[in-house]
Amino acid sequence: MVNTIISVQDLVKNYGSFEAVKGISFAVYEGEIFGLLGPNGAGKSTTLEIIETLRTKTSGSVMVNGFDLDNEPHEIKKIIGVQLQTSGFYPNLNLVQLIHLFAGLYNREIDAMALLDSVNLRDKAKAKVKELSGGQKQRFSIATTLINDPKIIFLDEPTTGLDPQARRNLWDLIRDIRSKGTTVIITTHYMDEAEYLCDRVAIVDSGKIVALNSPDGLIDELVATGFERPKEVKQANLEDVFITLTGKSLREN
Ligand SMILES: Nc1ncnc2c1ncn2[C@@H]1O[C@H](COP(=O)(O)OP(=O)(O)OP(=O)(O)O)[C@@H](O)[C@H]1O
Repeated sequence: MVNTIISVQDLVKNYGSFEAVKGISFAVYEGEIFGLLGPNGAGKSTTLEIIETLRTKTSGSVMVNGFDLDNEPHEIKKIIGVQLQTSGFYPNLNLVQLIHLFAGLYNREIDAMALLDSVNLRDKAKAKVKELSGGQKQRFSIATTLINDPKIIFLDEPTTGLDPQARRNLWDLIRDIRSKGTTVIITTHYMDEAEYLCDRVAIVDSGKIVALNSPDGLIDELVATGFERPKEVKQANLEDVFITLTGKSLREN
């Protein structure tokens, strides 16, 4: 039995006369990794930020865990974790101090070292965010989404700019978070990321959902139309070469 944890109906967002989101509807199931996939400017971040209560909508309805966005945004805030851009972290605090700061805002007790352990950053506990590598920064910002023990976390392009090892490591981390029962919504414009991570994806283009299914289901739908991919002549690609030569382990530590 699938439970719907987020339901979006006819969501519209206009910026002045520009329609960024043009009446989209979708449901996210409890415990899944749901992807919003689309090119730059498709409206992914706008949609996410509306659900996160951080941006106003023009019209439509949004329900999160049974709470109506219009009436109970504070209840929604309590059960979600939102990934902040790492540039937004207070610069003079180290990682442990930042975690305690956030925990205080949420009125929560937290074992900061255990949280850092869960994202493989224990040895950076005393470091400041600016001293971290790109992958470490992303892992830290994902850790901060978990501080209030949320039912749902939102990740906006979490692997942009990372090397292949760091991306795969982050994918494992995201799957690990989901395996503990947390629902994950992710935006990405990387197809391999969506294919590897997402149970279902909505493909968004110019403010509309043009397809919604599991990655496999979407591929089957395309093949059923008679689409045929030009035959791959090689048994590996350049990323396989790179990963085989440089290994799968993280380099940044
Ligand atoms: N505050 C704003 N004022 C006016 N237009 C905006 C504003 N925020 C976003 N837009 C426009 O709305 C459209 C959708 O933007 P959005 O950031 O949601 O896209 P996106 O799919 O997340 O793209 P990206 O992959 O580049 O992050 C874009 O054309 C963008 O220029």
